[in-house]
Amino acid sequence: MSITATNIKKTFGAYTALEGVDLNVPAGKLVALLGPSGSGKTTLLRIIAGLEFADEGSGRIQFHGEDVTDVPAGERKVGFVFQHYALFRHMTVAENVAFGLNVRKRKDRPSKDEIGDRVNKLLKLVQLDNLGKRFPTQLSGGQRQRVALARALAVEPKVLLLDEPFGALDAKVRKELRRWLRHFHDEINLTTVFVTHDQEEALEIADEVVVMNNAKVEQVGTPQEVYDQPASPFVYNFLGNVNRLQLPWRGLGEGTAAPFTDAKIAFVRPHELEIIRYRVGVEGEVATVQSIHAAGSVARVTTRRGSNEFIDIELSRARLDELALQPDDSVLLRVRRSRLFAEDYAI
Ligand SMILES: Nc1ncnc2c1ncn2[C@@H]1O[C@H](COP(=O)(O)OP(=O)(O)OP(=O)(O)O)[C@@H](O)[C@H]1O
Repeated sequence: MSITATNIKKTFGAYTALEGVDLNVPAGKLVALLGPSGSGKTTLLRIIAGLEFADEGSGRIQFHGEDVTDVPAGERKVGFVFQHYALFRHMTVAENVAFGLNVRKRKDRPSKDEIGDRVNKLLKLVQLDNLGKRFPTQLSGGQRQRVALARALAVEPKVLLLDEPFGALDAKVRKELRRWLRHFHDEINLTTVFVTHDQEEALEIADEVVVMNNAKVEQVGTPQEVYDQPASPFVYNFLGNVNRLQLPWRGLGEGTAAPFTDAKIAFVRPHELEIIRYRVGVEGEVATVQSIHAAGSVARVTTRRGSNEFIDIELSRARLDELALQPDDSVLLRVRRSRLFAEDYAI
């Protein structure tokens, strides 16, 4: 089921949390809402869920073309998982998963056996079969989040909304669980939106990334698109390391049309620069090696151009060994790919 949000505005008193946001989540996709703290991700997710409402008369929410803007949360058929697993401590894992079914009105409630069957299937799906009789305190953080996911799925939602589902877990478990989520999503193919402020998480598992900043959507694209073709300096900075090159730089900025005619800056990722040893008559911008970081499979060389412009270059260890660079060596830098932005563009 697809999700469409159109022109969503949300103010809390004088504060604007969402400024006319549009969002389109194709059916069956896994979409990340990515942005810094306070950018409006959770508010947007809650509005999609029906736990919060957009400002009077502003936007609409549609599920598969059907307007659900005024439909209460309980009737939208969404599954919701929060950062802090809100499992019921006094209930077993199986009882937690069954909860949404057990509280249904008698006429809508499946039989005890049917509920038992469904719980078993779900526990299997989240790879927690055999743990149904345990209590939440007897589980690890990652296992608890998987119970929360099974519980959200028990009521057969049409969309799944996850708010920083792995936010409270340590880095290693987080990594494992996000891979698991991707795999899990491919199995069940339920339209899923998840909120994260972790770039790596969004880039690694989402089909599409919605980058948010200051109550607005900055860019929507596949992980590769938002990483390789950032639409703004904000996206460049937020999604990885970037050099801001002062112009003039040979080959950059020539023939650029307004509004970039006067103050402009080229944004270049460290791996989009090439570094070679200085040779007379060879094209490139002259710089001096400042420091070399060779730990890991990717090496980073920091260079200085002019008196105070520092430029980072990433290259393979093999290439670094080949160049045999030393601090204070003269080098030439060449740009493989860059984008120009006005210097005063607010980040
Ligand atoms: N109920 C509320 N009352 C007042 N302000 C609120 C309320 N809910 C959210 N806000 C404000 O709206 C802004 C956006 O909040 P939101 O939780 O959507 O951001 P976020 O991008 O999810 O951030 P985080 O990653 O920190 O959760 C924040 O500045 C927040 O303080």
